[in-house]
Amino acid sequence: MRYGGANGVLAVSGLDLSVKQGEFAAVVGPSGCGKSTLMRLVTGLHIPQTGAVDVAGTRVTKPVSIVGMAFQNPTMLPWRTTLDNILLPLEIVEKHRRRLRQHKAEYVAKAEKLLETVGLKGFGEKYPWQLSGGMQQRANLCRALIHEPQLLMLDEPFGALDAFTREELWQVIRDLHASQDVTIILVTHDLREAVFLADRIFVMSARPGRVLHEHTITFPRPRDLELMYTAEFSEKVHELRGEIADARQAE
Ligand SMILES: Nc1ncnc2c1ncn2[C@@H]1O[C@H](COP(=O)(O)OP(=O)(O)OP(=O)(O)O)[C@@H](O)[C@H]1O
Repeated sequence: MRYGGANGVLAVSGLDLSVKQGEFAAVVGPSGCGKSTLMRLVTGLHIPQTGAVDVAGTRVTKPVSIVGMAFQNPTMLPWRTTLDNILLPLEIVEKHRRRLRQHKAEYVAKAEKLLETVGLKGFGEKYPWQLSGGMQQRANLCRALIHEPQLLMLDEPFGALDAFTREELWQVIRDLHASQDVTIILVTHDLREAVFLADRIFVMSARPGRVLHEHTITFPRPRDLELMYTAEFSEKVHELRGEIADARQAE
């Protein structure tokens, strides 16, 4: 995938990976290696000049509607309540719009259930600016999940949060993954986050990005935060760190 025409930036090249249905995959790598580009390719926001992307057995040729997305900065509309922000994707996608009009109460109940799942029960009527950063990110996850996506793409969703809030949200994501039957691809710089959450971790090279290493993470689920203080966990994080340091050197 090259940006800006034939002489533009080659962001990723020879990038080959596949994620199984229901799996939790994490993608890590040096800064600027093309992790966000990978996300845009999978969601159909960019179409590669060469190669192909398949999601749920279908070739990606346009933005994919079975995908939910959450990014680092939750872009909530300040004039809408949290609940109305969560319902927003349903108003945008034509096929949901009609159903939303006819079955509004059903969708509101679903949004409220999701809010409860992420620990925000009763906050639906608050405006985003009345919520803390961590709470906004929780609501953002609800918005990404409201249309029951088969695939959830998370691009550095916790990067802007303090360490404690981040750990809380790791548990929220862990539980969502266990309960929602959704495939997740998480892009992150945080190696502990990747090892705590993922079933498989892909390590990318420096730009143009491709997959250098693949790790299967076998810690049993449900995983507890205490896992992060075990020698096995530290060893895995250390190993990943070494691989990324080598990839940066090779730049
Ligand atoms: N729209 C664009 N036009 C031109 N170049 C771009 C564009 N988007 C990204 N790039 C370039 O492509 C490369 C990969 O960018 P990308 O954002 O995918 O990397 P990343 O791994 O997500 O970065 P980071 O780790 O810093 O978040 C970078 O060199 C970047 O400058």
